[in-house]
Amino acid sequence: MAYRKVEHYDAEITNELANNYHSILQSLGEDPEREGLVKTPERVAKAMQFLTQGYSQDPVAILNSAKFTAPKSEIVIVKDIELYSLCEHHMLPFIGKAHVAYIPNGYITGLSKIARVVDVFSRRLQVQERLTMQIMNAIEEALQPLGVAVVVEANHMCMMMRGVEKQNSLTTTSTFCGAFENEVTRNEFLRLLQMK
Ligand SMILES: Nc1nc2c(ncn2[C@@H]2O[C@H](COP(=O)(O)OP(=O)(O)OP(=O)(O)O)[C@@H](O)[C@H]2O)c(=O)[nH]1
Ligand SMILES: [Zn+2]
Repeated sequence: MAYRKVEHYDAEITNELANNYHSILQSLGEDPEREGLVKTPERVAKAMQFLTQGYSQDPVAILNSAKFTAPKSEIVIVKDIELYSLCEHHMLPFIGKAHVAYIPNGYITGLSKIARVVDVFSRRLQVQERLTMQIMNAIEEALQPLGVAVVVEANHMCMMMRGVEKQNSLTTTSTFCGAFENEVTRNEFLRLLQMK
C-alpha cells in the first residue's frame, strides 16, 4: 500500500501562504523555481499552519473531555512536558519544558490532556510569560482546583542563532494561583519538581 500522509490543511490558506513564501524566497535572493525549492513554499505553508494550529483549538474543552470526579486532594504534577513554540517577536522557535501541577477540588482531568493544553498554547505565536499564564488559566477555568502551578523553562532561538547570540541562557517563568500562593505548598511543589 502506498504511503499516504494524513493531513488536514485549509487549501485556500495553504495557497495564500505558499504565494507569500514564494515572494519571500525571491526577496531573500533565492530562485524559488530551482529544483530543491519548487515545493518549499507549500511545505512551509503547511509547517506554519501546523505550528500555529493552537489558535483553532479549545483548551478548556480538551480538559473537560476527560474530566472525572475525585474525592482526594493531593498535588498532581506532570513534569518535563516538552514544548515547541514560536516567539511572537521573531517567529523563531523557543524550545523547552513545562511542569504543571494542580490540586483537585473534586475533579481531575486525564493526564494527557494537561500535555495537550501545553501544546495548544505552544502552537501559537507566543511570549513565554503569556504561555505560562494561559496554561494555568485554562486549568483553573476547567477544573476549578484548589490551586495551579506552572513552570516553563526554554531556550530561545532568537537569542541563540541571532541577536545577542547566547547559547546557554535558559529562561524560566512561573505562575501560581490558589493554594500554591502559600509558601509551604509552593515549596512542596518545587521540591517535587527537583525529584528525579
Ligand atoms: N519577555 C519576553 N521577551 C522575549 C520572548 N521571546 C523573545 N523575546 C525578546 O523580545 C525582545 C524584542 O526586542 P527588540 O529590541 O524589539 O527586537 P530585536 O532588535 O530583534 O532585539 P534583539 O533580540 O536584542 O536583537 C528581545 O529582547 C527578545 O529577546 C519571550 O518569550 N518573552
Ligand atoms: Zn524572539
